[in-house]
Amino acid sequence: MYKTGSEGLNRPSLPTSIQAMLLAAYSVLTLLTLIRAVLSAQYFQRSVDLPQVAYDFIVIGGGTAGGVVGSRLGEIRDHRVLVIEAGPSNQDVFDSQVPGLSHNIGYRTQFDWNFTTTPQNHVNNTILSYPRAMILGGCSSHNEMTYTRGSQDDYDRWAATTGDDNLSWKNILPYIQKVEKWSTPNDPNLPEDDHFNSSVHNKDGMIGVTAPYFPHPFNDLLLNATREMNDEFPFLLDLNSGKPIGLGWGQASIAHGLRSSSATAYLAHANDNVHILLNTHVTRILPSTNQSHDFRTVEFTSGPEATARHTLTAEKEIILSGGAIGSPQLLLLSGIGPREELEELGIEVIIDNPSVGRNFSDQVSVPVSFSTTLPPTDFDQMEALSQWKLDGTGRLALARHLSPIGWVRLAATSEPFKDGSPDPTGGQNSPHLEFFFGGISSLNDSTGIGNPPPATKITAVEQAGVISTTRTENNLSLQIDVVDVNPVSRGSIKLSGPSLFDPPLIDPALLASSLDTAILTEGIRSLQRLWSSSAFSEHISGFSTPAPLSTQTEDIVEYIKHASTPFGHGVGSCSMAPRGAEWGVVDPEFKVRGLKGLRIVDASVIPFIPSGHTQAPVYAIAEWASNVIRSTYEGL
Ligand SMILES: Cc1cc2nc3c(=O)[nH]c(=O)nc-3n(C[C@H](O)[C@H](O)[C@H](O)COP(=O)(O)OP(=O)(O)OC[C@H]3O[C@@H](n4cnc5c(N)ncnc54)[C@H](O)[C@@H]3O)c2cc1C
Repeated sequence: MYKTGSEGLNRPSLPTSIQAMLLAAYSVLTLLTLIRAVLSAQYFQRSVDLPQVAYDFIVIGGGTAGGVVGSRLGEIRDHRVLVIEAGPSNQDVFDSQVPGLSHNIGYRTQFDWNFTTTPQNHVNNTILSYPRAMILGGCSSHNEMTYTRGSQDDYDRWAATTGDDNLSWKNILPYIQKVEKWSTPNDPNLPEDDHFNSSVHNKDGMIGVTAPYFPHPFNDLLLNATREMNDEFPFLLDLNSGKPIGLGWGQASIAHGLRSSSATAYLAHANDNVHILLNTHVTRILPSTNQSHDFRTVEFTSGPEATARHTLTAEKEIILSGGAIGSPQLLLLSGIGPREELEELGIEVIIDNPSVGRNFSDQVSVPVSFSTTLPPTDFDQMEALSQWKLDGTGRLALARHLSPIGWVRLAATSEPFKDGSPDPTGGQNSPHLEFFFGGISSLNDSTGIGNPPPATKITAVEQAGVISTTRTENNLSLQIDVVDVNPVSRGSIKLSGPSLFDPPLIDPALLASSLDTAILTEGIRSLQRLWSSSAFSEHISGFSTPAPLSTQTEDIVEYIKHASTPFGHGVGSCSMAPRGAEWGVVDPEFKVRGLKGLRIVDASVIPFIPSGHTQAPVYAIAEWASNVIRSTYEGL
């Protein structure tokens, strides 16, 4: 951990009285810190260590949403709250603290569930990895920290679909704000002026958010291009204003050079009536009495090898926060889901609900690279680590190599909509596409330039070029993910067997709708137009990946069909529906349809994927849901 104190500074000595005052203040502070530690949430490695068996609320999954709900419910001192997390604590995982090291834990590690998709029919039958965190804080402890609220249309569409105006942009905004604690970047040489609009941010919330950046000529060229091609690429001062269209600066869940997550910002500050049980897998949710639909009992175990199963019953409620994969998986294992599917696996059907695990959607990302003469963004990791340890600045204090992000809304007259296809977004304030600028490097991604990936098994991480295998000197390329942020395709989460340890069948149904392919094709064309601006034309030329791709539409489509990957923003698999609806999994109070005692709060309840990255919307709805749950019990 870097030090922030003034050790080693050669200062003149202070008068004794002042020294005594400082010493007294220091002692009081130390005492307060100690009291705070004693009164904070308590962490347990094994269930046998729990000091009690009676809990009012049991939260399944100490992830992004679960961390918020657990700590907010614990603000009522009388509430005894237990958060059960399959993974270990984030506290000893160094790579989860250093923003620039997130790739070390995000993919195929002990902190990942190591899921894969089913063969993707429209992506050459490819099986892709589908990372999901298994660590306290969930994906907020291992993700890439990009912080985007989505567009106001996303929330308004959600409110209209569920018939609950509480979810509209205007009503959810206070909860979005409640999450956020705007923080100034550590490095005084990188002022954030003109990088965000302070009037749309809050300084008093929980999750640290900044607009950290790395000075690079690409930034200025991009700003020049926004002036030159303002119609297609307007400058976007703040991507969190509710209308994310244009090119501007990224924002990240980073404060003072450290990752800010639901584990660091919420759970670590929760009251001592919040108990956190780590390394524990919930295997099923059970009725608390025979033949009842009152689901307040959890069955759990210490891991795949353990045979023993234990149970605990919540006196008030269970809140399922297992994420877009884990939550439908647990419902299905508990007999809540499509009858035929459950019966095939020999699972007793308790509630026949065909919506469980359906409506799953994820954004589709296509990695593309362009030859460039701009300087590389590569850096010396060891030097950067020393810098970070010294004062929390430098390249490892940043989540990304290039700081801007682009969002493009296609015109209604553009190619994808010429056949009359309806607009898949929530409205005029929403983009169809994101340009996620990666970096500039001479490291080839492992797809190999001009070398198509094998059609059978390839991981998203390899496809996206995160793992680099070969170095081609003098062949610098600018790497970008072109992302279809409002996909039409809908997939599913199903079980492959009756146990939690049978890997779930994750099918994002990438490109099942041809409109998604058409939007991505237009996205690549749009990027080509950006590079043809006079700002960029000298610096960026044709594709380096895919190569030797011509600019023919059919070649681009072919490339999309073999390079697409899920963007890691899955939602909708336990979708919210209006009260009393015949479809959907939860109602607007997050209660599971047909049951008592069980709510779901996480990405799985979001019916339409937000136009951006998903952590900020998940935090916001977890804040709102905590309010809904608390108001049920406050005053009783
Ligand atoms: C690699 C990666 C990078 C990403 N980058 C970004 C980004 O830069 N910006 C952004 O906004 N979004 C990003 N996302 C997406 C975003 O982080 C997630 O959408 C969001 O955090 C999901 O929150 P959640 O609460 O729904 O689920 P999670 O945060 O995944 O929490 C679910 C928790 O439940 C636990 N759990 C599940 N099942 C069980 C069980 N049976 N028993 C016990 N515990 C269980 C899990 O271990 C996990 O901790 C990224 C996602 C990934 C995978």
